[in-house]
Amino acid sequence: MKESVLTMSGVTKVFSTEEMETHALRGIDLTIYRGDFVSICGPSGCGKSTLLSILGLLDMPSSGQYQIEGEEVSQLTLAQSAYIRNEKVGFIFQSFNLIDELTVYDNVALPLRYRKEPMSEKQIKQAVEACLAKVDMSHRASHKPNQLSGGQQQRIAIARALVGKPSMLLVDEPTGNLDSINGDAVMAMLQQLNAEGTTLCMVTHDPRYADMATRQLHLLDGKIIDSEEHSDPKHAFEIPLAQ
Ligand SMILES: Nc1ncnc2c1ncn2[C@@H]1O[C@H](COP(=O)(O)OP(=O)(O)OP(=O)(O)O)[C@@H](O)[C@H]1O
Repeated sequence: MKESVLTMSGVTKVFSTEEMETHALRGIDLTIYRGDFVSICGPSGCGKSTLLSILGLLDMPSSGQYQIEGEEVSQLTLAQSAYIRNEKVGFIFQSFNLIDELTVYDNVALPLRYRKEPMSEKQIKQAVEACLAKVDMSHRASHKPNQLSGGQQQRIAIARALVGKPSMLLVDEPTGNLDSINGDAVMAMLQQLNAEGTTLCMVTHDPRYADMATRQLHLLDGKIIDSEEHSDPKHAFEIPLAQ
């Protein structure tokens, strides 16, 4: 039987200012199962980023239920949500969000240094080295992010997202700042991670990349209007990566 990683029911999000209320999400019902690769598409302003922020506990719903691995997370304090986010969610952003002052190694190690249960430097080293090897960037461990190409920086961001062994990866326009060759290489890597069992949820404007998911959600005006399963998703091109 499929095991759910997260379940949302009736999730809404209203942004209120003195002048107006914006109903960004209008009742989202969504279950993501372990091993899914879900893509979220839809026109500008339909609520994709808002949904991803709530999925990743960067923001809280206005109403509705949200459970991650059976635990209700729709009413947490900031400290509780930060703790669960660090343990269970890996993020990959369009703009990489690496820290320029830190080496590649320390960028990837960062989520582990914020663990509630402290890890030894030896455990951290093992985990960081395994993730850098996975994205083929071991030889760049002592570089700074600004010494790397965009495609290489996104691979470091993938290593950082993976290092804490999260329950899911949330991916926001991962190829938005990359040319098509590097974009295809990053998508090939994400598809490979999914083939190895990683659960992924990705926002994209690019229909070619949305087609690489096993389930495509279409959002319009804060609602899921369509959900398509793809038993045989399109495959990313296998491209030799920049070293
Ligand atoms: N902090 C905020 N305060 C007020 N309104 C907001 C806020 N964040 C988002 N919105 C509004 O909520 C709606 C959904 O925004 P959201 O950023 O989720 O859309 P999106 O689908 O990700 O758009 P895009 O593809 O352009 O990034 C929009 O109308 C937006 O203006």
